[in-house]
Amino acid sequence: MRKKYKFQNAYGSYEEVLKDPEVDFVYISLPNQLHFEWTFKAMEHGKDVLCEKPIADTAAEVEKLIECSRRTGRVFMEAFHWKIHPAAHLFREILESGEYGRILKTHALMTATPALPPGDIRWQYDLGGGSLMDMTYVLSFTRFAIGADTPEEVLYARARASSEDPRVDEAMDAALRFTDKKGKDVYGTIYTDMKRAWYLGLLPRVWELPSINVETENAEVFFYNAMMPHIYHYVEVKDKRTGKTTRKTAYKGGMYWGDRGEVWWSTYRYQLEAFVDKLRGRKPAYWVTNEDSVQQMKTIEDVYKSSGLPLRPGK
Ligand SMILES: NC(=O)C1=CN([C@@H]2O[C@H](COP(=O)(O)OP(=O)(O)OC[C@H]3O[C@@H](n4cnc5c(N)ncnc54)[C@H](OP(=O)(O)O)[C@@H]3O)[C@@H](O)[C@H]2O)C=CC1
Ligand SMILES: O=C1OC[C@@H](O)[C@H](O)[C@H]1O
Repeated sequence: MRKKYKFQNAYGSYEEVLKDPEVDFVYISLPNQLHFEWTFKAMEHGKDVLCEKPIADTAAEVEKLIECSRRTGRVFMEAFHWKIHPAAHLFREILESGEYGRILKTHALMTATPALPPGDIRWQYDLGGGSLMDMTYVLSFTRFAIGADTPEEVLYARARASSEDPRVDEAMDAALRFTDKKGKDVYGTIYTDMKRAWYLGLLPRVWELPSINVETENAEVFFYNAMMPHIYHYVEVKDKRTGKTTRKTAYKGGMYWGDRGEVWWSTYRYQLEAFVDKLRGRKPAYWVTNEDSVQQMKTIEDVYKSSGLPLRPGK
């Protein structure tokens, strides 16, 4: 394997990676249930960590990671790569410009069509599976758009349970009430589905990319393909007052990256640049804070609790 892929080193276990003094930081892309354990162990071994989403199974686990980070002096970040891309910043700039009034409601969705294959980690409760866990981007889009930490309440959360395991949400449909920075109500609906029905039973909905629509007082703002904007995206603004529709894109630059970046940089490249900047003591253009990860995880918990499904087991 090492020779085939020309890796400098290969290891027999994750422990061995952590014990190698040559390793500065690790990227963790294990099943969700293992994120907490290995992020914790990595920091204990003096490594900084970039870990996939969701960073843990519960908010309490994220709090423990924060405590570990403070004690060890190591950094960890939840890999919400989409937030670090200039397209996300364009979206935010439009919403925060004040030109379209305040946000009234949002709708975010992420679906899998064709369905995720049987046996996939996302179907396994003990590994932190479930559509809301995997497609947690929808809550991330919503919280980012509104600029809110956690919802005031979950108005409803309806899970469609997997036929294999009633604890696993094959799909989740929920409505949440947030308050904006001025204390006004904003309503957010989300939909996740790991087994999305085909259009008219005939066509996989390949066009249904993870996206968010925001209704403000004066406009509808639609961010298409918010999760992987480097492949294709647009931010469309339909002005309710004039009936005019405009579309914008951003593959580089913007309010956080300025002159830095290339149009071909993926969300992952932007993420890595920010991460390495942080490790080298430079100010990252954008950073997913640990506190934000706690709020994100609390929001996931709120939705699960309201749906009647159990929280994922954690470590
Ligand atoms: N940012 C992004 O774009 C993406 C993020 N993700 C995230 O990455 C994580 C992993 O997803 P994905 O790569 O699709 O998962 P896979 O099932 O493809 O890979 C999981 C990996 O974890 C290892 N592993 C260790 N312990 C276990 C265990 N008990 N059961 C199963 N696998 C184990 C597997 O090892 P082995 O090979 O030895 O079996 C494998 O390398 C998830 O948190 C997911 O949310 C996933 C896809 C895209
Ligand atoms: O993070 C992710 O990004 C790509 C998706 O297809 C996947 O299910 C998810 O884990």
